[in-house]
Amino acid sequence: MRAIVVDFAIKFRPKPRGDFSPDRPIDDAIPGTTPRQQISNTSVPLLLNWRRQRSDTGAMAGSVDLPLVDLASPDLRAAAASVRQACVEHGFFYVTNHGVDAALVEAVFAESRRFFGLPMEEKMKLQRTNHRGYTPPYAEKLDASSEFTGDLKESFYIGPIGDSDMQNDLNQWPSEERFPSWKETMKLYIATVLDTGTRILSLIALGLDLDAEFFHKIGALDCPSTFLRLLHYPAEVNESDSGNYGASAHSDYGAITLLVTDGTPGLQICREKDRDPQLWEDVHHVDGALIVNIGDLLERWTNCVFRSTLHRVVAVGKERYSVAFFLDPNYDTLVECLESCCSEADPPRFPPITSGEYITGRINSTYK
Ligand SMILES: O=C(O)CCC(=O)C(=O)O
Ligand SMILES: [Fe+2]
Repeated sequence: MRAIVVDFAIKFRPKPRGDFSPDRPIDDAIPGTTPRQQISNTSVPLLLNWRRQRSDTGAMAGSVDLPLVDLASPDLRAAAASVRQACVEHGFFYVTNHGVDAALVEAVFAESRRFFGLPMEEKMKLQRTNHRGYTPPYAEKLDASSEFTGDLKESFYIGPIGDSDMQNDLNQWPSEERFPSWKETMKLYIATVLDTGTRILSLIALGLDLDAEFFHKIGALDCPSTFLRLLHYPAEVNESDSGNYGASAHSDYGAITLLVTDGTPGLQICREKDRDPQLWEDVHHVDGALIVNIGDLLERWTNCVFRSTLHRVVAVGKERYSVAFFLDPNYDTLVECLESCCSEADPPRFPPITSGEYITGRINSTYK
């Protein structure tokens, strides 16, 4: 194949989708362009029900029927084709028969509920350092352009688990006295969901006409950057938070995310990032399924053949818990356009970048 040489200073542009106007200036070099929020200033009573957000902001287009992929399918080629179609059309899909035991998921939620139920001063003892530990409400702003102080959710991050002797482990763990099964539960969940994610990446590789072991072979999974984010969204918010989001609009940064929720609605996706007004669709809960979504690095790798879809969490007047697992390549993996995703007519849209440089930049812009 002929090498495609591109002057990125001139050509580096996120790919337009949908109703994108070619005349609109692109002011954000990071794919996942900034959403335009339409926030009403209507005054609402104290402790408002978040359901108001539905009528106050953006356009809603009902709920979306995401594709569902059976990971136990004996027909790998057919499963890979379904994954590809899901990544091209939605950037989101469900997986069933994923090998993550329901009892393990329940155990993770139980630990998470117990931790978030602690008094704030206790939680703050494990405040986020090295991107590991607790982040209180308002500490994160997933949509950097949002006019609000920060997202309403609180989170807890667990990074890659270190060697067996834990020497390289930068994680913060709640005290074993109070949380005797926390660490083992989280470690088991991370190992299990990593295995599932690795199988999904094989299907993704096959769907891109690559070797099923492609991501292994380039070393992207030698020491993957895995982050588990436990999330808790409050049921009620204060008047000053009117229009604020549980998690504001964003696309995930890395390769793929595997998400479980407690079944409480609130997750919405916007498939056309550049459409104005944006159209948001509810993602409904499928019992026992994991939700998988594509991150920006995979969008870059595939030259926007796959979409890293904008998503957000609005609240529905009910407390909500979820657990997101971000499976990203080792930090030294060079992410450059796959040959099968570019041509002379459709040259690479992004310059090569290491996974670490890209993800660190994105994380840094999320925090004030
Ligand atoms: O809580 C959810 O359903 C989504 C969370 C999310 O998008 C994230 O943590 O990146
Ligand atoms: Fe996300």
